Amino acid sequence: MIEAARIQSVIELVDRLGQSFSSEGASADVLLRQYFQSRRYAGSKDRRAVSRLYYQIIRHWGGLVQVCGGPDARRMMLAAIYYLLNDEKAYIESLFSGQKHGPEALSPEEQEFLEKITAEGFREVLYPDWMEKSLKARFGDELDDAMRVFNDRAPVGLRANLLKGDRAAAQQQLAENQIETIPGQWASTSLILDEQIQLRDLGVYKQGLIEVQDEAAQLAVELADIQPGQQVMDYCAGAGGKTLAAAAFMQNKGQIYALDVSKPRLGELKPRAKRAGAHVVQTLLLGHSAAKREKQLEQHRNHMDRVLLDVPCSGSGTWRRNPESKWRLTPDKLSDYCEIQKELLAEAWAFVKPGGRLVYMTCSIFMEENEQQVFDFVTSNDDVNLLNYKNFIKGDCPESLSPVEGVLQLSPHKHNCDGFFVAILEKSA
Ligand SMILES: C[S@@+](CC[C@H](N)C(=O)[O-])C[C@H]1O[C@@H](n2cnc3c(N)ncnc32)[C@H](O)[C@@H]1O
Repeated sequence: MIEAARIQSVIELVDRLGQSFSSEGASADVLLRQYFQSRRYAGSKDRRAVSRLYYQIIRHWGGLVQVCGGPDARRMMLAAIYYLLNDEKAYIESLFSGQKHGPEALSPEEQEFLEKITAEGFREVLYPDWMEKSLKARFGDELDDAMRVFNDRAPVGLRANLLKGDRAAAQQQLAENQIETIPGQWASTSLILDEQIQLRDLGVYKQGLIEVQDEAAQLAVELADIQPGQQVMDYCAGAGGKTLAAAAFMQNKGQIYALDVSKPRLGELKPRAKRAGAHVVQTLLLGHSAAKREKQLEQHRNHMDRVLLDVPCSGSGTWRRNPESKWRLTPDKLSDYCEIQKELLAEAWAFVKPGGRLVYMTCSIFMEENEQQVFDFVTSNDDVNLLNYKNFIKGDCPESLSPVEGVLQLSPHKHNCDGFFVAILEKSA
């Protein structure tokens, strides 16, 4: 594809994404995949170039929309080439010349817009205005620095599967495939890979020695201090990222129940568990009604040594990997998440046995979803004790960004992993 054709592709994608934002439609990566599925002629270099610019625009969505006076894909592209790629206006005009496969020629209004924009006219918008108060509460004076790091690309986190070998063995096998990794600083199973690489065809992946998982998620499971032989429940298991990390600590002894309301997600867990050699996983599709769940889970009440509760959340801690979710989140959606988190916390607590623990976690940086939920729960139940995460750290101890003693809040700008929250709650014996 010629350069102008790549630019036209990004314009089309940005246009679709803008529409998708207003219609609650498909995510940026789904749109990208669909786009190239119907354009098989595009080579891997074209796909990479288009994807890079598309994501660069998503990261700077707020500032571009502001300078363009709205989400107009062609104007946003003009502004992106000028402000983000630092190209000259004459070069931009040559791209928008109406040549075959490239963008149509500039209209008089677009020409005027391009002429008027100046280097000083662009204001970086790091987050939607309505988030200011919450983000300030979390990051204080470091807010802008933290948010700039959220605009960077995230490294790839890998988890060495202890059921198949240790971290050194995984690192060695990756090195034999010319893939260099470094051990993560916080989680004992973590390896960090600096760039996106296709791992699925590698023997080390197919044999189950590694899984893709951010270091923060690995640390959260490590803090649950799960032992072989225990009864464990992963209440919002999804495709089982945490379930499999937990099964590895269990050394295939005991039982882990992976629960979720999503059949497709739980369906993904089965082949993953097989590849990982995890034999202690039982999946259970939860019903939506309280009565159905009561019946399904009756025998597990007060039985679990550990309950992992990785609740649905804003995903604000993963903005490096999902930059669009920052612009899609609204105050109403955030408050819906808080509502369901509250319900799930109360519900899942019923399965913890006296002396057992529930580990509440989110990939969020908002106190509303994190400290506030835990605070409300601890103060309204008298059988809950908050344990300090520092008691369960095996390696280097990350300093928490939370003002609340004992809970862990991670953030990319301090810890080079996802923004993640962990609170360990023990049931009175
Ligand atoms: C943050 S994701 C879990 C990710 C998963 N633990 C992992 O490591 O891959 C939250 C999950 O909660 C599930 N969920 C949503 N509402 C639920 C409910 N009422 N009960 C149980 N699970 C629910 C969603 O289907 C989703 O898979």
